[in-house]
Amino acid sequence: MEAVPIQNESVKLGLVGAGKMAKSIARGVVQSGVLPTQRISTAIYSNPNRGVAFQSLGVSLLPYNSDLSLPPSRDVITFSVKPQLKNVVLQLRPFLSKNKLLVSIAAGVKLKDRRVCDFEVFAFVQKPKRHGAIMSLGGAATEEDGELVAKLFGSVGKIWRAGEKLFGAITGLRAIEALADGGVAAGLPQELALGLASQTVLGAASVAIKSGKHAGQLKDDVTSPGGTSIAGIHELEKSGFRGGVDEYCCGCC
Ligand SMILES: NC(=O)C1=CN([C@@H]2O[C@H](COP(=O)(O)OP(=O)(O)OC[C@H]3O[C@@H](n4cnc5c(N)ncnc54)[C@H](OP(=O)(O)O)[C@@H]3O)[C@@H](O)[C@H]2O)C=CC1
Repeated sequence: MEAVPIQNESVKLGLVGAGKMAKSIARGVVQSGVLPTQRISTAIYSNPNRGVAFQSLGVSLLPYNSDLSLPPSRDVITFSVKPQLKNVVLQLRPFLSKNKLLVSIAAGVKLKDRRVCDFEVFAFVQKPKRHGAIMSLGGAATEEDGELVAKLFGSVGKIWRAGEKLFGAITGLRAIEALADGGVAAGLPQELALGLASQTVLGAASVAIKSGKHAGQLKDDVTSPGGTSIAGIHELEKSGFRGGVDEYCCGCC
């Protein structure tokens, strides 16, 4: 999505949890010009060193997380805390007025916990710069809310709307790591193994996207009878790769 500055001055971004994810979101929003730095703020929880990166971006550092929710503006409050998302949200609830739009990026939080937190919007940001993000709207969120969050997160990486059930599937994308580990086990240096694994997955994905063919068809296109590709696939099937990946993705949902 092309970064479009949000002109409405009442829209502000508050980041609860000033860690790595918050930094990445703040940097994306600032660098794309979607929001000026005066309209982005965060608060330090316990480690004052966390503030340095935000200060260098020009993002406001407030004394307490509850301060993020005070001004009567249309704030988007993003929770990027670790751990105990639910407790943090419940603690802040008394300070959050109705016009706050709550966004969660917490990984591995069960659906029932998200519901207890009563998020208007769920956003799931998986390594946004590299893989993009998917987001899902909670029950109380409007289409307008969704567009606002898409504008903000779209400045960090490509963003898609998807059912919440699919969030776990993104977490399941560990194929590159597994491929790289296999390369290292076969004797490749770590860096080379990771580079080759990344390019292999990138290449396969771009062929799948560009061709529009079903993955099974693409596999048939590259396997010749008695060849090494089908021998490799045979080994994967013997080890239960397909079922394992399937189980892993479902387990994350
Ligand atoms: N959706 C995705 O794609 C991804 C999501 N995540 C999720 O994002 C969240 C943050 O991850 P990440 O940025 O890597 O983690 P970090 O450890 O870098 O940052 C966590 C932040 O939370 C703060 N914090 C801890 N406890 C509390 C609390 N009780 N109240 C307020 N703030 C608190 C920490 O403050 P301090 O250090 O001062 O104690 C720190 O600033 C996690 O929930 C993680 O699962 C992470 C990666 C990808």
